[in-house]
Amino acid sequence: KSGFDVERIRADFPILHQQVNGQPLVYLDNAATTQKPEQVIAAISDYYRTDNSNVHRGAHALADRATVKFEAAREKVAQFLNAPAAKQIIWTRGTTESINLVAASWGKANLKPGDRILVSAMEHHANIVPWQFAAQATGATLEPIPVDAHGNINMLAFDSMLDSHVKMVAVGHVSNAMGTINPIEKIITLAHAVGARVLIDGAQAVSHWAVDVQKLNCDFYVFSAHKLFGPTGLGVLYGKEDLLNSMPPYQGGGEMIETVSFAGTTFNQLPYKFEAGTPDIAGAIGLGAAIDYLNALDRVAAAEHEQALLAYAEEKARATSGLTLVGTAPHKTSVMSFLIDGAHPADVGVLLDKQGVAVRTGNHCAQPIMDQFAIPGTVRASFSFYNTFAEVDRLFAAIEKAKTFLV
Ligand SMILES: Cc1ncc(COP(=O)(O)O)c(CN[C@@H]2CONC2=O)c1O
Repeated sequence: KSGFDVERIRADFPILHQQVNGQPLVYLDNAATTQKPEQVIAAISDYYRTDNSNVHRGAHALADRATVKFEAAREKVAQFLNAPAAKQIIWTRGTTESINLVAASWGKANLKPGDRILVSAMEHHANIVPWQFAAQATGATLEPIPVDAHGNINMLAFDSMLDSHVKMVAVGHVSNAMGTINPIEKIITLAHAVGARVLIDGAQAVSHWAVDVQKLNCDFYVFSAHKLFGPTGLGVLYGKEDLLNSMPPYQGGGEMIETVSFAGTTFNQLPYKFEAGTPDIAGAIGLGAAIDYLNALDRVAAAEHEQALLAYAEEKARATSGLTLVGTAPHKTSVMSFLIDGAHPADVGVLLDKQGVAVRTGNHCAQPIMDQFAIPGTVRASFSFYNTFAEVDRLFAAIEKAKTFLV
């Protein structure tokens, strides 16, 4: 049992206090999206209630207030990632767009036939398909780094794949399907040793612990606000300054230009070169409020509480007949994927939902690793610091009841 004051924390999250199908909601789908504290909800509604205006170049009080809040949010993200400067934080629509931006902009400017891109076999589709597009567009090739039956990257295989033709290594900090925490420090060191750049998909890592991009020395780090107790539709791309400056713009329009003429157009400086059009101002302010909320939290205690929930859940899983865990790496975040023998994951998910327990079922946008495991998908329970041991008990009571319908 952890000393983390979950009940006080839960009071900050209004959505948790509702009934679903006649039972108190047990929300265990945090890897899909996290819930939002009142402080984030208020920051977004207050912005629209009081400060809403378009940003930059504005010549009035609301525009100034909106711009100050918008850029303060960028500064908060820079501090959250320990980035050297806020101009290295690019706003996107989410992890998916952040990776598409790098694959399209850096990819097209730097990849040529014979070059190789490596991604792990357990990646989310957002960290596979954009690289397939870049490979198709440039003649480069995309190759999967093998993953073992526990859901660990095979580091010996990875090391043997590396040579001077490898130009990009793109891997998840944490697997969304299985919770595996990948050894990205080692991966970055090995990749840099052959001259490759490294993009780290941090979508499933940032909600669990502090990330230091300078210490990691990764070339790009990406995540979504909605994975970090912030709003959907907003993402972050961190990049090394020289790399971002060397990359061509991703989308054209206002904000990303210096001058436009039919004789030619010049582009804006970082970060605006990559931020065409009116940005998600409220979303950025909401993410800033989420980071403020996390900074006021004892994040080490929160992570210890999540790990205690995972250990408790996996202990109960191993004592549950007919249940098979999927993803048994030694180092995991609080994600527990499993199967009930003889039952399709989707059926299990429906039966859990009928009992007020929210989990995610299916391939979790990670079809290659599901194919490798020869399973149609999993039932995935994912815990955050606002979940409780009693909710783990509710999950397993619901599983036991579901089993009576399934076998
Ligand atoms: C590791 C990882 N990468 C990229 C993404 C894509 O993020 P956006 O959708 O915000 O662009 C996700 C989303 N996770 C999915 C979403 O639902 N369930 C999941 O596990 C993810 O977990």
